[in-house]
Amino acid sequence: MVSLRFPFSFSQSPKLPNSNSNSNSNSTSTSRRVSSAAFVAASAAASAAAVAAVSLDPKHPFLQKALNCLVFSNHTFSPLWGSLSLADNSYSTVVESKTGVEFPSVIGDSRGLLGIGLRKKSVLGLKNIDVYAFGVYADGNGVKEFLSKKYGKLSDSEFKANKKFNEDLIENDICVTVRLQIVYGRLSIRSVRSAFEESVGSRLQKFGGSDNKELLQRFTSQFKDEYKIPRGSVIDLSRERGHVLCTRIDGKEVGSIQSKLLCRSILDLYIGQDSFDRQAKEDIEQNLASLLQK
Ligand SMILES: CCCCCCCCCCCC(=O)O
Repeated sequence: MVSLRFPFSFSQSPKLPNSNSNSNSNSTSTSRRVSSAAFVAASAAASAAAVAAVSLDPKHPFLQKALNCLVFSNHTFSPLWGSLSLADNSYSTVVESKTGVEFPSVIGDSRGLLGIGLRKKSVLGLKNIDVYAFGVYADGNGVKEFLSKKYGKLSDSEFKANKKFNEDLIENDICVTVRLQIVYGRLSIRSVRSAFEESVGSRLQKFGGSDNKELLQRFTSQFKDEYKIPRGSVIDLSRERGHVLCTRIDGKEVGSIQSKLLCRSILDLYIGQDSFDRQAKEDIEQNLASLLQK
C-alpha cells in the first residue's frame, strides 16, 4: 500500500536539486528540476509556523526541543529546507538555469513548487525567443489529501503504473498557481493578450467546443492597456477553491473568473499533454508521484 510521506521525516533523504555554485545565498539551488523536497517545504512551513507559535510558551519545552531539532535538520538536510527560517520567514529559491530567474520554493501560506520550465516562442516563424520562465505551485495539504484519498489503497505496482497525476491536478479542485516571470524585455500588453488568445483559445476549443469566445474575451480583457510588462514582471494565474481563476500582475489582482473550463485550459498549457515545456511537465509528474511512498 502507498502512503503519504511525512513532511518532517529525517530518515530518508529526498532527491536534491543541483547545488548552486554561483549563488550568493547558501539556500538557493540552481536547477531546471525541482525536488519534491521543495514541495514538502510548503507543508512544513505551515506546521513550522504552528510549532513556532507554541514554542514561545515556556510551558511547552518539548515543542521547543522539537523545533530546535527541525531547524537544525533543515540546515543539514536539504538546501531547499535550509532557509526555512522561522526568524525571518524566508524560504529557499530554485533558479531556472537558462534565464537565471529565481522561484521561491513556497508562495502564499502553503503552495509548494512542483516544477519550473521555460516558455519559448517563435517570432515571425524565425527566431525562438525565451519569453518567460514559469513555476507551477500547488497547495500542499490539498494535494496530499487528494492523492492519499485516491491512491492510498493502491498496491505498489498499481501505483507505479499510474500516469495520471498531472491530470488529477488539472481536473480537481486543488489550489494551484502558475507563476510566469517575464524574461523578454520588449513585451507589449497587446502581445500578451494575443498570445493568451491563441494558447488559451486553442485549449478552450479543445475542451469546451467553439462557443467560448466570451469567456476568452473576459479573460484576455483583464490585461488592460495601462499595464506595463517589462522584464522581471510576474504574472500569477491561480486556481482558487471552487475553480476560480485569479490573475495577478506583480502582486496586484487584476481579475477573477469562476470557470472550471478556463482553469483547466490554463493548467493544460503547463502540465497537460502538449505542454510548453515537456521536461517541466515530467518533473512535476515525478514530484507528485514522489509525495507518495510505500
Ligand atoms: C513576442 C512574443 C510574445 C509572447 C507573449 C507571451 C506572454 C504571456 C502569454 C502567456 C500564454 C502563452 O505562453 O501562450
